Amino acid sequence: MKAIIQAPNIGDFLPYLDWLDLQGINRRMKKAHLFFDRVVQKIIDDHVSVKRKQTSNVTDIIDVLLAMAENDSVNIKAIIFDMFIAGIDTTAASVEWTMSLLVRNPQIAKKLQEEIESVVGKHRLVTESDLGRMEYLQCVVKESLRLYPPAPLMTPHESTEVCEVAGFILPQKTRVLVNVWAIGRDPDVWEKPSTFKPERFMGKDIDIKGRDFNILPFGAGRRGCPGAVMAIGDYGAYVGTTYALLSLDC
Ligand code: HEM
Repeated sequence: MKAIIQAPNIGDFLPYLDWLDLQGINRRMKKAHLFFDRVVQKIIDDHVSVKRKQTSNVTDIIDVLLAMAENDSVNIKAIIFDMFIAGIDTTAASVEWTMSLLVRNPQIAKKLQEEIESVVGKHRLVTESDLGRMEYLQCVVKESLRLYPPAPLMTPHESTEVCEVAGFILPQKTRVLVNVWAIGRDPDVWEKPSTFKPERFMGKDIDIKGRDFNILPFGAGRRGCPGAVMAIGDYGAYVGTTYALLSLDC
C-alpha cells in the first residue's frame, strides 16, 4: 500500500493519460483497497457478533465507533483506514529517524538517557504522562521532526482563490505542495540547519503543531494533522522507553 501511495503517478501529472493507468497504480490500489476492506469488515463483524459481546469486556475504538454509528460500517472503515494510513507509517518513520540521529550523536543520547533516569528512574517505562517533565526528550522529538518530517511535502493542497506567495501569483485552484522539509532547514531561520541540536529548542516556546510557521511537520490550519497530539505523545514515549531500556555502554 505504502509503495503504491508513494509512487509518482503519470496520470496525476498528465491527467488526460490517467484513464490508461500506465503503471497499473489504480488497479493495484483498488486491489489493496478490497483487501483492506475485507480485513476491517471482518474486525467489525467480530465486534458485533454475540460471541465477542459475551467473551470480551474490553472496549476499543471499533466498539466506540459502533456505538456511535452501528449501521454505518462504510464510515467506520474509512476512519480506521485513515488512521492506519496517516498515523502508523508517519509515527514509525519519525521514531526510526530519531533512533538513527541518536545513534550518530551519542553525547545527545547520553544526555537524553540521564533525563529519563532522573525523571522516570530505572524500574519502569516512560509513559505519555511523563513527557511534560522531560524537556530534553521533547526537544529531541522537535529537532528530529525539524530535520526529517515524515511528510516532507505534506499532502497536496489547492488554492481556493488567487493569492501571492513570495512574489509569485498563484491562480485560483492551483495545486500547492508545501516543502516543510526545506522550511525546517531554512538557514535564515535556523542556525547550522543541518546539525542535530535539540538544545536549540530548550527554554523556547516553539510550537510544532501548526502555530509556528518555521517548523510545520504536522501542517497547519483546517487540514493540519488531527493526530498531532496523539502522535507526539506516542512517539515521545516510544523513544523514551527505548532509551530507558538501552545500555549505551555496549
Ligand atoms: C509523527 C507523526 C505524524 C506526522 C508527522 C503527521 C503529519 C501529517 C501531515 C503533514 C498531514 C497533512 C497536513 C496538511 O497537508 O496540511 C497529516 C494529515 C493527517 N494526519 Fe497526521 N501525522 C502524524 C501522525 C498521525 C496520527 C497518529 C494520526 C491519527 C491517529 C494522524 C492522522 C492524520 C489524518 C486523518 C490526516 C488527514 C487530515 C485531513 O486531510 O484533513 N496523523 N498528518
